[in-house]
Amino acid sequence: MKPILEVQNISKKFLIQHQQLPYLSFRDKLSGLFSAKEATEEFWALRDISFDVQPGESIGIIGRNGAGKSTLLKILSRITPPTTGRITVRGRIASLLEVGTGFHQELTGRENIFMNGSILGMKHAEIKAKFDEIVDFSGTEKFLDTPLKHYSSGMQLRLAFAVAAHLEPEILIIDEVLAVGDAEFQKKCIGKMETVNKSGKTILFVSHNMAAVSNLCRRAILIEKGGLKKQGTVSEIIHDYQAASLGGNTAQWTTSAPGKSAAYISQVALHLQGTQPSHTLSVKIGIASQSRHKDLFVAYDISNSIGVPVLQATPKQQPFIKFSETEQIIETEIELPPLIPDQYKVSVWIGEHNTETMCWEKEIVAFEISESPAKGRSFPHSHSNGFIVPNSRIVNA
Ligand SMILES: Nc1ncnc2c1ncn2[C@@H]1O[C@H](COP(=O)(O)OP(=O)(O)OP(=O)(O)O)[C@@H](O)[C@H]1O
Repeated sequence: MKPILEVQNISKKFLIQHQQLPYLSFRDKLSGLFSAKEATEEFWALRDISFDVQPGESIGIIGRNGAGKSTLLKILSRITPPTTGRITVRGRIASLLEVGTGFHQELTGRENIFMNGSILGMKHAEIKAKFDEIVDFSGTEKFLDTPLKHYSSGMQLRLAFAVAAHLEPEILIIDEVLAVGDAEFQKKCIGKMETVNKSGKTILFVSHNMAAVSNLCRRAILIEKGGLKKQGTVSEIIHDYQAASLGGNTAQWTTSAPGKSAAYISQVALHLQGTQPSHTLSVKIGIASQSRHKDLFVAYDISNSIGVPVLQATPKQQPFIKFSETEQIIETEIELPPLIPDQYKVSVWIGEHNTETMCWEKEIVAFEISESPAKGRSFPHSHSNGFIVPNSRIVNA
């Protein structure tokens, strides 16, 4: 099968203007004898990016701020041309980049739905058939005949996502924008993207929320300083990204799932200390919420590289915290048993009164055990069964 998207040696150069201002007195300025000199600097936001996307794949594009992810998506969506390189697209693309892109502020929600559909190459009747579903998903029914300029950014996002996801593009390109929506809508969007992907459509997804990327995507591409650092399975690329972020077994990033009522995790930091067989994992999470909660509980699930649950850590204090501020940091130390070498992923559950789930972020951060706890003993770890190698001794020798 031919790739639905072929990206060949894409580079993008921007020209950045700098003003070189000599020191000018007020009189100099008035006399106009001297003026600021303009210097132009070339900046390569992307360099020599090549990859193929097969029909039906869902690909995560990850990288630090300023790595070039949005520029790449803009080029793929034909919003901006590459400086050099070639793209071959074999399907209709719908993209959701910065909120508002592709929407007309003076037109109403209804008019924008039809305009976007026709830009996607759909007939009026086709758009009409999807119209109710779009309106229903976006929850903007009341404002359908209001010009878009009066919508909040969250409402614009809802409508834009609904249009992009329901108008049956062959390729759906989504940038970080989902962060604008509340937690409930984000979940709904991820669910919709999964459905779109399952129906055979291709998805390219940029996000800093690793839990969302690993839930949705099988494959990922790591962009670093404008170059394609690596492509591979989503778990492999997330692991590399984390390792590159802070080095070694420390990982940290800010998640982007601000919710209105439920709590969300605003930041995660993880550090692995000690040597085999006694490692301690320190996990620091920031919990943010716009409403007051008390008696919060937290639990950490640790699974291995293929997603098999290995451990659950439930710190003891009860009630756990009385939550009254907008953001609270919780630090937990987990004494790990002697685990076999692998890459482990940590999921975080936060609940109120120990029963109601407030937040459940899957595989939000990862760490790696590289040394075998069975070192010096007879079995190499590759022959071991199970995940834990407990201390054991022969007592009658
Ligand atoms: N129009 C432009 N003119 C000049 N420089 C630009 C322009 N657009 C983007 N850049 C630069 O190109 C680089 C890549 O930007 P881009 O927005 O693609 O990064 P990103 O990986 O999407 O970052 P983030 O995760 O913060 O959204 C940045 O250094 C940015 O400042």
